[in-house]
Amino acid sequence: MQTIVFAGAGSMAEAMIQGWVKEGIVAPQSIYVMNKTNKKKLDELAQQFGVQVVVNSRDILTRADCVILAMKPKDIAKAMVDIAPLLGQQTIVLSVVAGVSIDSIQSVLGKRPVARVMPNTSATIGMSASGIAFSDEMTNDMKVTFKTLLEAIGIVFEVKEEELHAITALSGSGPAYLYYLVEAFEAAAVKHGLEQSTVRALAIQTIAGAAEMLKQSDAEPQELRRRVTSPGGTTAAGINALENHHFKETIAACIDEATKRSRELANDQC
Ligand SMILES: NC(=O)C1=CN([C@@H]2O[C@H](COP(=O)(O)OP(=O)(O)OC[C@H]3O[C@@H](n4cnc5c(N)ncnc54)[C@H](O)[C@@H]3O)[C@@H](O)[C@H]2O)C=CC1
Ligand SMILES: O=C(O)[C@@H]1CCC=N1
Repeated sequence: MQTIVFAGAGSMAEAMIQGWVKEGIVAPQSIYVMNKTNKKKLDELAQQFGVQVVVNSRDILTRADCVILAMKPKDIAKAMVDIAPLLGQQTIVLSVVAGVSIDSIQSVLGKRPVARVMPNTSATIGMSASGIAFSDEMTNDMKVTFKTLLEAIGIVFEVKEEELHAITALSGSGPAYLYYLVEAFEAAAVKHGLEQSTVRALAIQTIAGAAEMLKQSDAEPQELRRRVTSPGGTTAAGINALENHHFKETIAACIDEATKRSRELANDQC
């Protein structure tokens, strides 16, 4: 693709740009960025990655191969009305906006090919876990192109559009839950006299090591947990405390509420 325009260039756009440019998947000269506010961010992206700041949106949007909608859900309705008359006939739309359906995008931008992606910010280091759903207008070749773009920044699963709500709750928002877990580990462990920097390093390596074990081993999570848990030992005591504090119910509530919020965002746009 020769011309890719990010309409909305914040955290998620930055993560994708960084992944693509670092991996050499998209030439920075092919990437254009525009924002409603935060012009400073555009200059930073241009300086850091060599991407182009949009000066004349009419000119760029008309010849864009792909426009990536990457603004907050509250901003998408106005943004689409503004860009609709400027898009070229050939322009494909990719949206990373949580909860906004292909139907509502096509109702404003026309019945053109649309891909909805739910990546996460680990795209920055090529470790995104993404879901993608396509509109009926998308050809197989275009699907392959988009999957290749997404694979350059992590793993990607093609799913039904409806499934993106739960994917948003799980892996779109997921990095935040794990950062929150590290915050909680730190707050708890420093109380036992450890240096915060030591706790941070141990927590990160513990999470990374467990994630790698899950990837490399054939064993189920339950079996890996069993191997850590000596009868009457410390892990059993810790797990017992998690059970007493309704850990599984807490996680279920987290995923339920985030999924529900994704559906609400979809309904807000109708
Ligand atoms: N941050 C994350 O972890 C993830 C975010 N997303 C989705 O990505 C989208 C963007 O999120 P962030 O990057 O975190 O937001 P952000 O607030 O960092 O960036 C959004 C940018 O969009 C710009 N914008 C607003 N209205 C615009 C318009 N009419 N035209 C052009 N630009 C406009 C704003 O100026 C802002 O710089 C959201 O819809 C979110 O649901 C999806 C997956 C993960
Ligand atoms: O919080 C949000 O709405 C977005 C979607 C997934 C991650 N951040």
